[in-house]
Amino acid sequence: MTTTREYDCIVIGAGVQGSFTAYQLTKNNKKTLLLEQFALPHTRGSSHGQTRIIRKAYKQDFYTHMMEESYELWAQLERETGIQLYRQTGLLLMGPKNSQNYQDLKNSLQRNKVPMVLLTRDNFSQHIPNMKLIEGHEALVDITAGVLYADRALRSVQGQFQKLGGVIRDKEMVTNISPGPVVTVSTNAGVYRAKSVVITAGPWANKLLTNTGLQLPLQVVKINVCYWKEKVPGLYSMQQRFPCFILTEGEESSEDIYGLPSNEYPGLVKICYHMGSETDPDQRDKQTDKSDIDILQHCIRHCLPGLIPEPAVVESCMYTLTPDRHFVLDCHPTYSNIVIGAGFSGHGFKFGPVIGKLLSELTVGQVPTYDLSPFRITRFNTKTKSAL
Ligand SMILES: Cc1cc2nc3c(=O)[nH]c(=O)nc-3n(C[C@H](O)[C@H](O)[C@H](O)COP(=O)(O)OP(=O)(O)OC[C@H]3O[C@@H](n4cnc5c(N)ncnc54)[C@H](O)[C@@H]3O)c2cc1C
Ligand SMILES: O=C(O)[C@@H]1CCCC=N1
Repeated sequence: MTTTREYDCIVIGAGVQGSFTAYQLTKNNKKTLLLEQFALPHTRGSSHGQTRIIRKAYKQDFYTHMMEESYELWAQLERETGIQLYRQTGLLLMGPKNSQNYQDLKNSLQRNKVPMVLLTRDNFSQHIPNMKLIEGHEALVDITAGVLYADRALRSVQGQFQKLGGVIRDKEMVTNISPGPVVTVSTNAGVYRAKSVVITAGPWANKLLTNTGLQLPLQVVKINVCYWKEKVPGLYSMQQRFPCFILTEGEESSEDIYGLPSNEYPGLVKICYHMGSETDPDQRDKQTDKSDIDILQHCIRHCLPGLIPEPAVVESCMYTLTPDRHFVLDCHPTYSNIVIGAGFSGHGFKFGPVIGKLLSELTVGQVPTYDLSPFRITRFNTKTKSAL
């Protein structure tokens, strides 16, 4: 049997963004190949694990607006597959009363009419038992927020892509991209050609972009994914109506702490620091910095008295950060048939369906549904050199 080598589109990287992009392209009747370096499913990138937070609570209106559609597209995928991907839990948002960051979030929710409840110090424990509000902090709940079942979502979208005729080739690492009117993509197993290529390589984006003469200002950091033991099993579970939460300590989101109700490991609650230390994605396990754990322990001792302040399980994941923490959704500055989705900065999963739609629109030359100026490459001071 001979392998087809000619495609309309090739998507490189089968994380959440590449998988949704490939799915959208096949929906647009494009003959699409999705290439992945590892055997699927894998835990070496940014999209693995069982859960992610979904929320509309953003300071910037453009994210809140994109999330309106993203919720609809998640529900559409649930209907297509008959698989539950989202569970509403609400998102508890806490921050210093006098911080601009917290007030901007609150104002954005009000301005965008996102259903929410403002909590007072007096009724806080009635709404959120087993949690303490820090002195000087305020709290609110974004009601529509909740948990996405991440690994299920990835399986579902990849399955739908294949059902529509899309081809996934895993264990194939892309080793070279030759730009041109027809792009040639070489892997460790073969050579493919396509009219357009989408690069959604997560932490490996810059390694691949080297082939195209472009480097983006991306910083890859390793996140320690910490799980904390409940003193009474189930105390912080969805069944007990414990919500997802974000605790903003200052003006920068890199000081945030976030958590989700116990789910994947019964009796353990996932609580992480929204920053980590720099790493090479191929050397992730050599990055052993655990200074974030001291910060998390301090928070757990003060705010979550029903948890043992010692991590019971620590797993790894990576963020690919841009300087402004906004995504990169754009065509390559020199080769317009190479589309880039990168720099999801630790908050991209919830947007997966809408990112897939936008990258597919850029690929087929349609006018994107949203104003993509916050996501353009020209906002950085990047230099390109010809890859030819
Ligand atoms: C601990 C943690 C918690 C998070 N929490 C949330 C949350 O609550 N809510 C939220 O919305 N977001 C969250 N995020 C962020 C979200 O998960 C990421 O933004 C998203 O998964 C990024 O997806 P991606 O497809 O860009 O990257 P990846 O998932 O890394 O996918 C890139 C893929 O490309 C492949 N690849 C790379 N190079 C090559 C090559 N040369 N050849 C072939 N394949 C290649 C990789 O193997 C990988 O599979 C979290 C992230 C982490 C790490
Ligand atoms: O994107 C999200 O909602 C989560 C929580 C805050 C930090 C990063 N990811």
